[in-house]
This record gives sequence, C-alpha cells and structure tokens, in this order.
Amino acid sequence: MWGDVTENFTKALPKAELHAHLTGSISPECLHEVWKRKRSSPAGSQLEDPLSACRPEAEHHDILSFFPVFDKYIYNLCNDTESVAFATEQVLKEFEADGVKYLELRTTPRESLENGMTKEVYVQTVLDTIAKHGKEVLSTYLILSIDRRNTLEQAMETVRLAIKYQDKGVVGIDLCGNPLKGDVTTFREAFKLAKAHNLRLTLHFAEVPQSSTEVELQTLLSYQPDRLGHVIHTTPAIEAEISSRKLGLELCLSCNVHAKMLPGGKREFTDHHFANWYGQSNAIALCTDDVGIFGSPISNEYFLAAWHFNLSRYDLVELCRGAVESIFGGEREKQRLYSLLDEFEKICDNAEAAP
Ligand SMILES: CNc1ncnc2c1ncn2[C@@H]1O[C@H](COP(=O)(O)O)[C@@H](O)[C@H]1O
Repeated sequence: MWGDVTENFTKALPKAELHAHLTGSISPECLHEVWKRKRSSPAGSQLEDPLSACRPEAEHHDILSFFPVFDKYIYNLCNDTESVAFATEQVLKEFEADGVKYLELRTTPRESLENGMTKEVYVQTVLDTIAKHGKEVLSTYLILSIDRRNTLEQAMETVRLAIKYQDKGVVGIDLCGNPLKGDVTTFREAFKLAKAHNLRLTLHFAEVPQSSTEVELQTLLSYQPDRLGHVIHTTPAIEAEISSRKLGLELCLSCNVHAKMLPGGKREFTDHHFANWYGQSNAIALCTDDVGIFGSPISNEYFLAAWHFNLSRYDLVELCRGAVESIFGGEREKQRLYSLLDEFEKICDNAEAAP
C-alpha cells in the first residue's frame, strides 16, 4: 500500500541509533579537518591523511585490521578537548541529518595528560557538546564503555564517572574492545556497581568465535545485561536464554558483513543473523557501530534490511517501533519516539506527502 522502500524513505524514518561508538562515528572528512588544523604541529605532521588512513580504497577493514585504526591513528589525532568537541559536534550533526531522532552514543573515557585531558575532562567535553547541540530534533544520551583490555580498577573508574554524570545524560555502561583480548570475568564488580546505581548495561556479545565460548557467554549473561551487541556466534541454548529474557539486540549489518564477522566467513547480507531474530519477541535495533569506518549511515542500514530481507515500508516503521522498547533514556523518550512514528505513519498514508 505504501510503495517501495527508497533511500528518501529510510532517511525520513524517525530512527533510534543505540549502538554507535563515538570515535568510530567520526567521518574521514571530519578527521581530515582535524588533521588539517594540526598538520603544522610536530605531532600532527607524523600522521597520514585520514582520507586514506581510515577508509582504504581497496578493502573494508576486517576485525583484525580494525582496532589498530583507533589505537594507532584516531586516538593520536583527536587527543585534546578541542578536537574531541569538534568531532562530537560533527557526529551529532551527521546523525541528525540522517533522520536520527534519538541517539545513545557510547565512548571509552580516555586521557591525554600532555594536552590537559583527563578521563573526566573527556567525558565532560562530550557531555557539554551534547548539551550545546540541544535536544529539539535529536535527543542524545551517553553510554560509557569499558574496554576489554581494562583492569578492574580502570573499569571501576569508568563506572564511577558514569554514576557521577548520570544526571547529565549518562544512561549506561558498555563492554567493548578487541574481542581477542581480555578476560570478561575481570569486570564483575564493576557491572555490579553500575547496576546498583540504576545504570543500564549493554555488552558486546559473541563477536568472534574466540570470544564466544559457552563459559564467556554465560559469564556475560550472568551480569544481567539489558541489551547485547552483535550476537553473532551463538548456540541454540544461548539464543534460547536471550529469547526468554527478551534482551534487546543491537544488530549491525554492514559492520558484520564488511568486517567478515559472520560464521564460516560468509559474506552476503542475506547470511546475517538479523534473519533469525526478525519477527521474534526480542527488540531489534539496527545500528551503525562505526559509520566513520564502515561508511554506512543508519538510513542505509534500514535500506539494506529492506532490500536483502524483503521488508516493506510498513515493516520498517514497525522495526523502528520495536527498537524503542529497549532504549535506556526512559519513558518520556519512548513516548516521544512513538509519537514521531505515529505522525510519520500518518504522513505515509497520504501518498502525495509521503517521502
Ligand atoms: C566490531 N565492532 C566493535 N567491536 C568491539 N569494540 C568496538 C567496535 N567498534 C568500536 N569498538 C570500540 O570503540 C572504540 C572506539 O570508540 P570510542 O573511543 O570508545 O568512542 C574502539 O577503540 C573499540 O574499543
């Protein structure tokens, strides 16, 4: 009844983005601007132009080449409050221009002491930039990430920062980072503290076979997460547990396909496990993960889902409604998003006004 899914339609769709790493969401063009400003300094002159360093022409990054882009490159470029604020503002503008109405941005607190940036100053800078951007069109909250390489003390520091800045828009804690590193049992106390302070929990889950042992996945589930990211290398027993708990799922089509994360080296979008979860009772949020690296904005993720899994305009609106169930931002934000989706649906009913 509503016609074909077009890119205009998926852009206009009022979307919630729930799994976007701040540093991974910075576009190469924005990094290029930061690089141009810094080129004259001795440190800046050592760095390659981000237009070639971050999005290699020939191939997408895979899960092995991916993490060093942050450690060896972007963190050395965006290493002071000025560049963090500038990049954050650009990221917010780009999500807003892509029709995102609700954003949970996540980031790992980091320091650059030679530039006067402590982890707390980093978090304050991101939060101030979010506050300055305003909430009229795009409502943004922050999730603080614990890196799998962290010690318990570092993880506790992140949780303490999250607690301290809860009233400024920090809504949760994430566990992320190279899935080949670290031991997830390290963080039990940190997650317990977060939960005790009503912070919500989202965990990167079953990203690669090595991080998907029964023991690791059961350990992660024992932390009582509210949502899980990626959820690729699971077993029927784990899936049954995820279903019975109705955990929200953050699924990242382009990231998983381009970074070659699907089981057995499968490379087609139609092989993505979105197909298995779609239509079940878990809330699914399509997410970009790192739009700056994988180059696929969230409107394109919805377009790809429609294209590869044969979803109609109506199905996409329903998918967006489903994602709202699992947001961390509270009841008022949920109602705001449901109203936006209702209004959008009415516009779609009027064939001449429809996007
Ligand atoms: C396959 N996708 C992924 N899996 C696991 N961790 C990921 C990720 N994509 C990004 N990160 C994590 O987010 C950091 C960058 O953003 P922030 O500096 O925190 O804003 C990366 O260093 C990595 O730890």
